[in-house]
Amino acid sequence: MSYASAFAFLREHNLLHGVPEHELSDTASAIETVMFADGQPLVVEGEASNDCFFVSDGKVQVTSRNLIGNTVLLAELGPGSLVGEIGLLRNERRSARVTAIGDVTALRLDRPTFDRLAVSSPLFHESLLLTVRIRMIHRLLRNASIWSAIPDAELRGLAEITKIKKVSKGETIVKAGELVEQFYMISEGRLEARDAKKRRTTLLNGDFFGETGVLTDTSSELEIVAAEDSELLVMGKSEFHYILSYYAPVRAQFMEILRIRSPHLLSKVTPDIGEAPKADETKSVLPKAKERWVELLLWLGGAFVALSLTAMFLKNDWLNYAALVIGGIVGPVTFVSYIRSHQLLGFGQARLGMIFAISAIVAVPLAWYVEREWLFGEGAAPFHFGPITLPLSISVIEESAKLIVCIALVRSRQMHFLMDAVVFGAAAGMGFAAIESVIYGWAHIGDASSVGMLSVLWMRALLSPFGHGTWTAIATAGIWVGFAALKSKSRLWSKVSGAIVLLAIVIALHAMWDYHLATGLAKMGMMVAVGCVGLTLLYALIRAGKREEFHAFATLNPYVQEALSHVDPSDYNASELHCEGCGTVSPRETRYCARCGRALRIK
Ligand SMILES: Nc1ncnc2c1ncn2[C@@H]1O[C@@H]2COP(=O)(O)O[C@H]2[C@H]1O
Repeated sequence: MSYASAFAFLREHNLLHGVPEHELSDTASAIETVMFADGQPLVVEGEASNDCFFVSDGKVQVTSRNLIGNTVLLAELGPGSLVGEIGLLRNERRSARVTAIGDVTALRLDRPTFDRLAVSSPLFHESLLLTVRIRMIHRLLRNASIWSAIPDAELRGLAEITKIKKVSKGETIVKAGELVEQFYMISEGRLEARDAKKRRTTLLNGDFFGETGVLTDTSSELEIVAAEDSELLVMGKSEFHYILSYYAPVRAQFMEILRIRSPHLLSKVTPDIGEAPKADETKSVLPKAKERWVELLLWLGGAFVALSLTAMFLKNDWLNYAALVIGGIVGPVTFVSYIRSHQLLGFGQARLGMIFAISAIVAVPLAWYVEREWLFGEGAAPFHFGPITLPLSISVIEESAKLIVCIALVRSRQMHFLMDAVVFGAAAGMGFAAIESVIYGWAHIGDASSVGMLSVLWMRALLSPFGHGTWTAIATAGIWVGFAALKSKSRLWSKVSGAIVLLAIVIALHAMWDYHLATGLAKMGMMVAVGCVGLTLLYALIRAGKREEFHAFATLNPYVQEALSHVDPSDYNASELHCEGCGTVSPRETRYCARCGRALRIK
C-alpha cells in the first residue's frame, strides 16, 4: 500500500480521530503492508508481542484456547479492525490467535510506532484502554464455558458490566457466615476455600464461587482466601439473576452446580429464575470410552498361556506360581475393566486397583475366618446346616465381607453416581474372586503336569463374569440406592425396599451358585440361570447408571458448536481429563467436573 493510501486509511480511522496530521504522517511512513493467505496467522497465542495490525482488506478470525485445550472463537473482524494491541499495551504475550480468513491485507505497526501514536493521542490511548479491557474480559468469559450458551453480542455487553478485582495474597474475599452479594470467577491466580471442618480446596482460573449465596440468599458456608496475588471477575447479584432468568441452559448449569455443591439448599433458590430446563442431551456428543479391557484380556490371557506352557515344559516352580497369579487375575481384571469402560465419569485406575487389592486382602480372610468359626468350627456345633442353609449362610457371610469394603466407599462424599457403586462393587467382588481362584489353583499346583491347576484357573476365569464381580456390583448398587434415599428423603420407602430387594437377590443368586445337591445337567442349568439373572440385572443397573451420569454431564457441559474457519493446528489431544478438585476422570470434552463442579484443565 502506498504512503498516500496508508495516510488516508489512518486519517479515516475512527480510533485515530484527533491525532495530529504530522503524527499520522510519521505513522503512515513507518507502516508496512503485509499480505496473508487463507489460514495464515497474523498473531499466534502465547508468542511475544512486537507489533499490531490494522486489517485493511479481508477478514480475520480471533480464537483462543480454553482450559481444556479446545479452540474457541472470540470474534471475526473485518476491514478497519485493530488486532495485536493488547500485547503491546499491556506488555504481555499474545492473548489470542488471529488468522486470515481468505486473503487479507494488513498494515503492520511496530512497537515504537504504536507507542508514539498512543502517547501523541490521549483519545486513541483512552479508547484503546476501553476496548482492551472489554476484549480481555470477553475472552475470559468466552473461554469459561459456563457462559457458552450466551450469544456473543450479549456476552460483550456482560463483559462491559463485569468488574476486574485484584486481590493480594492472604486477603479474605468471602467470610464464613457472611451474606454473599456477588458472583466471582477466577481469571488468574490461586484461592483457597475452607469449610467448617477446615477442609481446604484450591480454586484456580476458570473456577467460580459465590453462586450459592447469590442464588439462595443464605450466608456463606465457606471462607475464601487468596493463596497468592490473584485476579477475579466480579458480577453483581442482579446481573447474575438477569442472565439466569434469560438463558435457560446457563440456569440449568448453575442449578446442577447447586445440586452438586449444596443439595440441601436447592429448595431455597430465592429469585424467580424459572424452572431449570432439561438439558438437550440429544445434541451432546460423547467421546467413545477407550475399551481397554480387550487389550488387558489379550495381554493377561497371553501371559497366562505363555507362562503355563513354559512352566509345564521347564517344570519350573516359580513359573508355575507366576502362572497361578496371572491366571487368577485374568478373568477378574478383564471384567472390572469392561464394567469401567461403561463409566463416563469415573475414578482413576489406581483407586480401582486399591479396592481390588483391599477386598482380596481383607474380605477373603474375614469370610474364611467367619465361615470356619461359625459354619465348620466348634461354634457351629449347636446348629445343623442343611443343603440349603449352608450355601445361604456362606452367601451371607461372603457378601457381607465384600460389602464391608464397599460400604465405607459408598458413604464417601465423592461417590456421586450409581455407576460408582457398580464399578467399585465389581472391583471388590473381583478382588475376592481372584484370591479365591489363586487358592483353588494352589490346591492343584502339586499335580504332576499342572494340568489340574490350569483347568481350575481357566474354568474360573471363564465363569468369573457370572459370580462375585456381578453379585457385589449389584449389592453395592443396592447399598448406594439405600443411602441416597436416606440422604435425599425423596421416595424413601420405595428406594429402601428396592435396595433390600437387590441385596436379597444377590444373596439368593450366590446361594444357588453354591447349592450342591443339583448335579450334572441340573447343576449346569442352575449355574446358567444364576449367571443370566445376575448379568441381566447388572446390565439394567449399568444402563440406569449411564443415563444418570450422562444427564449430569450434559447439563453441566451443554453442547457448543463453534463456527470456526480454521482450527488451531496445535489443538490438544488427550483421551481423558483429570479433575484437580476430586481426582476423578472425565471424557476429553468435559469442561466442568460433574462431581464437584470445578473447571477442568489440561496440565
Ligand atoms: N475477546 C476478543 N475480541 C476480539 N479480539 C480479541 C479478543 N481478545 C483478543 N483479541 C485480539 O487478539 C489479539 C491477540 O494478540 P494480542 O493479545 O496482542 O491482542 C489481541 C486482540 O487484538
